[in-house]
Amino acid sequence: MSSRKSNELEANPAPDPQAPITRKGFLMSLNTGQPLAIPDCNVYGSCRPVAEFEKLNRVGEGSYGIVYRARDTRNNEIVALKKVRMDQEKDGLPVSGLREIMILKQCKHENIVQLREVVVGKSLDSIFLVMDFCEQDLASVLDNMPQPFTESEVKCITLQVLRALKYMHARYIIHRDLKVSNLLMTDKGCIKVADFGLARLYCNPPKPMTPQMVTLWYRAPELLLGSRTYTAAVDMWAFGCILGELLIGKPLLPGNSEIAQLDLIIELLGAPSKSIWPGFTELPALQNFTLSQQPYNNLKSKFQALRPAGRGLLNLLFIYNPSTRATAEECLNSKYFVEPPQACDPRMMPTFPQHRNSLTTNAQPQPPPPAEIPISDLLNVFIKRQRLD
Ligand SMILES: Nc1ncnc2c1ncn2[C@@H]1O[C@H](COP(=O)(O)OP(=O)(O)OP(=O)(O)O)[C@@H](O)[C@H]1O
Repeated sequence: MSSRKSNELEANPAPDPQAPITRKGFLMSLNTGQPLAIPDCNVYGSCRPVAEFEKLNRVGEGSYGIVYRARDTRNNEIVALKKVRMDQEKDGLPVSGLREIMILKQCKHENIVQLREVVVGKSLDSIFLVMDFCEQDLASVLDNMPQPFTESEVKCITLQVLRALKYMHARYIIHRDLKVSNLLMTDKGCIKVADFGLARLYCNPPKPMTPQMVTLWYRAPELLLGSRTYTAAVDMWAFGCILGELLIGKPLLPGNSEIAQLDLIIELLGAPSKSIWPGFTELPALQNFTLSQQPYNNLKSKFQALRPAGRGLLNLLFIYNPSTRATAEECLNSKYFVEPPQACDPRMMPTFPQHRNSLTTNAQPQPPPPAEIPISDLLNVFIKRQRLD
């Protein structure tokens, strides 16, 4: 049971439908920098209050928000409710929350978690993302499995992730935080890429972006070496780490510092050089590290049971030079997915929902119809105040 303090959903008083609601004190005027008074609810459109959702249980907590399993009292549907963390913010939504909302609004794909709507807490100082609920994430599935996935299960998962990546990359969206805990799975074995808090749009040719992205174990060498002009290839490296992790049932490159991460990469793949990675010697952070000169590619001994097509795919994903690393589309056409064993039917995927969904119901009185504020108005004000990188 969570404390009342953390329980925004329970703490929200039901709004009085008769009262003209003027919500003040959070949005800031772009002209004056003063808090912006929000006009009466009927002037604005469609953001529902979070009080309309009944919290069932907490399913996850990450660096940027707490995620609840909740019931939408309007239609009884079970949804995921992600509370955007506001701790450090003095004047508006945190950039991660904004990015997640803006990018998820653009994505409609079976293998990307769907943002249904954004709802607000009682004084607009808390924002919640309402998403389709997925019964589990791959990190907890992996933690609870007695043995690694079979190869046909791995293919089933990775094909779905690749379809999501192909869709995102075609729209110039880089996820920048792909890892097993950000891959959700429904009870029908459908994989959904989640957590777009670090995602952003990129352009061609790439413009500078911050290199301190992506959880260390999944971080591409160009990021570890400080490149600021990276591309969707960083997601493909992370995807390679995920493929390896699914095959061996444990993290492939679990470094505990940037140099340890680079060492593990070199131990597995051999040292990079100017000849295989043009521009490598100019990477900004290279001078901070003394890289091992281990010359051998050890993928074959690490993945002994894997046939050549599988190893070939991993090798393409672990190409040091980001501009020649495999794209999602190229991976989808890989022989690996054609040769047996074929990908299994998603409905045959193993599931362990009991690990996350201990049902603690907190039935709340049904709230009256919501005060409505459209997401576009919230965003317009916030967006202009935020530096997006
Ligand atoms: N739509 C969803 N359905 C079910 N569970 C979810 C959903 N979205 C997120 N979760 C759970 O909540 C956890 C944290 O969510 P998320 O990764 O979006 O938060 P975060 O704060 O951005 O995390 P991180 O620290 O990884 O950046 C996930 O690992 C997952 O277990």
